Amino acid sequence: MTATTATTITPTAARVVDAVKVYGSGDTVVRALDGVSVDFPVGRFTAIMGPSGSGKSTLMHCAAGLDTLTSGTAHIGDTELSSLDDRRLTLLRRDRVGFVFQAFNLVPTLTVAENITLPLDLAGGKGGKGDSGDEEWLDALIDVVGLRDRLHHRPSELSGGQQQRVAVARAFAGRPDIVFADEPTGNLDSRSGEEVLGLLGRTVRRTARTVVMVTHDPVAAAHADEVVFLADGRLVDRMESPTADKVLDRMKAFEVPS
Ligand SMILES: Nc1ncnc2c1ncn2[C@@H]1O[C@H](COP(=O)(O)OP(=O)(O)OP(=O)(O)O)[C@@H](O)[C@H]1O
Repeated sequence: MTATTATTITPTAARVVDAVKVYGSGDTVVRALDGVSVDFPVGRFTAIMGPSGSGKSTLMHCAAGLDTLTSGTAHIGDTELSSLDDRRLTLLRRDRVGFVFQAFNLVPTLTVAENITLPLDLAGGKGGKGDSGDEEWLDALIDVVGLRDRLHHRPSELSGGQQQRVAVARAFAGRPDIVFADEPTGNLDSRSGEEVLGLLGRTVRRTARTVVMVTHDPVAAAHADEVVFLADGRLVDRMESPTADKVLDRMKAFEVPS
């Protein structure tokens, strides 16, 4: 059906609607997501917070097309992920989504520059990208992440914070619609963590990209434009312009024994 409506829709980089994810069966069944609807607007940095086991990673994995929902829908831009076969889903993840994980996942034998451009090199001539437009983008990105003087080093010659900055640059290299970051500062000391978080925020602001970050850390969440809170697989709150204290207070409410 192609009926048009007059409704103006705020552009979203990704969203899930009525998302349910059930693991296991019988006595061991877990409803990791229990009817979550949330959108991640274009050009925003959103943090997902909640107690351990509340469904943060599951939400991120399903929103990013790394895992499938039991029911409900997940969308990247206007593309509904369950409508794609495996090949098209792989291409969508490669061309439109970037990832930053807790472990930096850099290739040790490649230089910083080679690690950053790896997704583009793997994609080869993927149509519209991989051309000179990328040169300017990559050049700007290298400045944003502050790695110009390290481009020919190997990952082992860098600090943890620098390695994660390379991973951030790599995630943005293909100009994805959205970057998902899963505990990106989990392996870093607080100073390096601050650098990487500042970098994520700057990249969102300077390049109008979208970032969704799962974190346990209220200080990390305070770098986001908005925090969404999960509890028991449900979306229970959203907070604009978070501060670490406000996020911590909100998290404390989850600790009250039921
Ligand atoms: N592959 C799986 N098989 C079975 N249960 C799973 C699986 N993955 C997650 N779960 C369960 O789903 C629930 C939500 O898990 P999830 O990892 O999304 O939570 P989380 O909020 O990211 O937790 P944490 O903060 O501890 O990483 C938990 O009860 C978890 O045990």
